Amino acid sequence: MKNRVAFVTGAGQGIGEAIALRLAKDGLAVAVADFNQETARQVAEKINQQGGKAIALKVDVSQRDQVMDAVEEARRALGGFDVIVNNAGIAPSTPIAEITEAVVDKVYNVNVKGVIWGMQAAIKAFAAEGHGGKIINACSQAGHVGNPELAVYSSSKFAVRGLTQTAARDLAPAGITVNAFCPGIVRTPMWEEIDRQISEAAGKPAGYGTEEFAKRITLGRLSEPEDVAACVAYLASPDSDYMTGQSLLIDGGMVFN
Ligand SMILES: NC(=O)C1=CN([C@@H]2O[C@H](COP(=O)(O)OP(=O)(O)OC[C@H]3O[C@@H](n4cnc5c(N)ncnc54)[C@H](O)[C@@H]3O)[C@@H](O)[C@H]2O)C=CC1
Ligand SMILES: CC(=O)C(C)=O
Repeated sequence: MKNRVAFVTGAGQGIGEAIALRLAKDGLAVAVADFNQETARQVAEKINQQGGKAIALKVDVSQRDQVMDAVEEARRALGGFDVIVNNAGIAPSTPIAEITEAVVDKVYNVNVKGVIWGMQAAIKAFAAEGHGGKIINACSQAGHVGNPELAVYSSSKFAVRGLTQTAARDLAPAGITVNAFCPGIVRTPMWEEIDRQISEAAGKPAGYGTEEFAKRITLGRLSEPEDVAACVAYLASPDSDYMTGQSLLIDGGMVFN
């Protein structure tokens, strides 16, 4: 039987890497897409060495043409198109009084426009294959509650939640479901940098930011990228066929709403 095909952005490290590895383990052929060509290549190589099927693609998700071209290349190279995971994101610290136009543009170009371009590319690819599919967007607990020092990032994730709900309604007639995953603190290079910035701003040693956030986690531990990948694996599987428009909180209870 033909493999289902997934395209994962920001898959060169962190959560995206874990998602790519997990979907490959679940039998999907995976396009490992990242701004960083070298890390994307390494992840694709790991999947192929483990007996899966993967290709690496260099793409800047903020550039619409690059996203459209990369998705089309993946569809042709892997022989189909079933799932897109719009995972790439950036999270610079942005205290309100220090927000610049440049940082707003940078964050929104990746976190918001990147999701819109990914959804558009997926719609085209699903149509070319003559069936619906699954769109999965990276949101965050920060898309449910405003996070201190992260106004631009947090608002971009609120936007992702809105886009996910709206796209779910628009695309249901085409057989496309649209959902998002909303982690809390995940042990990745992104979180390490946020911790460093929070700790530095408070005049405390590295690790302080993590301790402060971790106090609010019901399950009493930070999440690992694999915890998030397990949720995404469900959203990518037929088990979630009746779910759409949802932004699933998987943060172990930092936010309940
Ligand atoms: N780490 C955390 O605590 C949380 C992360 N998230 C979200 O999960 C997603 C993944 O986060 P992490 O793995 O932690 O981040 P990370 O910073 O560790 O990895 C992000 C990956 O995206 C790639 N990337 C960045 N800009 C790109 C662009 N313009 N085009 C293509 N690729 C690009 C990077 O090269 C990197 O490989 C993000 O959307 C983030 O906002 C959500 C909640 C918590
Ligand atoms: C970076 C992020 O989305 C967090 C800490 O929820």
